[in-house]
Amino acid sequence: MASFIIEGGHRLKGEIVPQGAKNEALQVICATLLTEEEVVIENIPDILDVNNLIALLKDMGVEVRQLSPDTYSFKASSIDLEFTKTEDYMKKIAALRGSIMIIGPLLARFGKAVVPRPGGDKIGRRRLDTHFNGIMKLGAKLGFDEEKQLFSLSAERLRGQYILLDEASVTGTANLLMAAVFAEGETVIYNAACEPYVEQLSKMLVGMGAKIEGIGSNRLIVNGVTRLGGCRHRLLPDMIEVGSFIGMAAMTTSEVTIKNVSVGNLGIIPESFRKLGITVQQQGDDLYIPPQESYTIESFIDGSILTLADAPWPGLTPDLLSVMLVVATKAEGCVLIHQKMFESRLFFVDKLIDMGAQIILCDPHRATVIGLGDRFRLRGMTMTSPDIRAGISLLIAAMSAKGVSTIHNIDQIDRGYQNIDLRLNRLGANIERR
Ligand SMILES: CC(=O)N[C@H]1[C@@H](OP(=O)(O)OP(=O)(O)OC[C@H]2O[C@@H](n3ccc(=O)[nH]c3=O)[C@H](O)[C@@H]2O)O[C@H](CO)[C@@H](O)[C@@H]1O
Ligand SMILES: C=C(OP(=O)(O)O)C(=O)O
Repeated sequence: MASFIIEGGHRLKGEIVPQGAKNEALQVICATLLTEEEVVIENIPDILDVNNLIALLKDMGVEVRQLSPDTYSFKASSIDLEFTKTEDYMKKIAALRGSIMIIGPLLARFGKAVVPRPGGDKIGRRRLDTHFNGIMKLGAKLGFDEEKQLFSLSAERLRGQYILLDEASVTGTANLLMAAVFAEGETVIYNAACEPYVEQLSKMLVGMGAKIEGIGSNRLIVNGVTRLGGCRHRLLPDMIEVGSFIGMAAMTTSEVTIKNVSVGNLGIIPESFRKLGITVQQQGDDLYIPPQESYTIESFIDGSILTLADAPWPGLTPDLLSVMLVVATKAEGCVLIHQKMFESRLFFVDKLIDMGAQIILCDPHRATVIGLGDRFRLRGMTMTSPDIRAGISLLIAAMSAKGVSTIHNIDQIDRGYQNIDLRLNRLGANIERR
């Protein structure tokens, strides 16, 4: 498996354009299965997770054409459901989490779907109850083959229902929404996830002919239709990549402009970095991060130590807490990072501690970071990337460190960040892929 060799201490300077959003891409690519007509999607990132999903759809019989480097046409006029019984299908589903979102469309259009446990980050338990409970409420039968660890769903017809989700699951909401578009009558999905990813999916489905109200809220109302047509859709910039670049700029004392970020869709992300003391200036739809020799973590109004915690959208996304944690190691002051959703996402702090950072892992969900300001610089090290966001965070740490670092298992970074070495080297980083 490939590695990055990083020479730390180089400042970055210039402009960077964020890729299209990974998590939106995974949803809307699955949604192309809902119609036999052509769907064109623009701004698709060239990353492992997305390429694996596209390859899976091709194997299922979807005609896929790459119209330009980031624009693809999908035509799911004939689907080979036999393929979903093969070992190859099982292996490909297991490569990424987003693949779970093919069950909603398959069930809606063909009345059946099988899926093994999906892959994705190993960041703790990631149950699928929200998906299956919702889909069963619409009238599907669920089977589970213990030996093969295979879920199967079937339904003669789906019927609209009131569904109150037990948690605002992102992929769960997307799956239910796609299952509900053909369900007879009205489906209400309450406590729906309302990340921009889901909003974008809803808009695309409406563009295809679906009837959805409450878009962008946590109460989605779907009125079933009998067919969907083609459409053209453009992905938003990847807000997690935008956040990663903010953190990277601050940590490496760099001057970076992040272009065309779609500020209105970043929610609380810029403000959360500002709480760490980082200057984030909005210039039109760009974010300008000036070079900052030092930055100081704010306290709460009553003087107590700041906590950054994830919460369902519009709260702070859990996918940026690892980056924020790394960035805090170089700040002046103290912060408690509380990763509520995932229970194994903070273990990578061991590597930062070895690099010299002052962090106390209080329990699997909470870490206290004591920022050392410019009194200490992390030292380069050899490490392995456990998951996508820990991976980018370790890359940021290595870029700011004294000396050379090696990060193994960079597939984890390539899952979600397009040509990250080349794009950062263009700004002045020194990252070699080996
Ligand atoms: C492909 C994709 O889109 N992946 C994203 C999606 O994963 P995914 O859709 O798999 O994550 P879910 O939203 O289902 O949540 C994952 C886990 O978080 C916990 N949970 C979830 C919601 C909640 O309000 N409280 C709570 O505790 C649950 O234990 C759940 O199992 O959403 C996650 C949460 O934003 C992100 O980290 C992932 O990047
Ligand atoms: C957890 C993530 O991805 P996935 O859900 O695909 O594992 C992520 O993007 O941070």
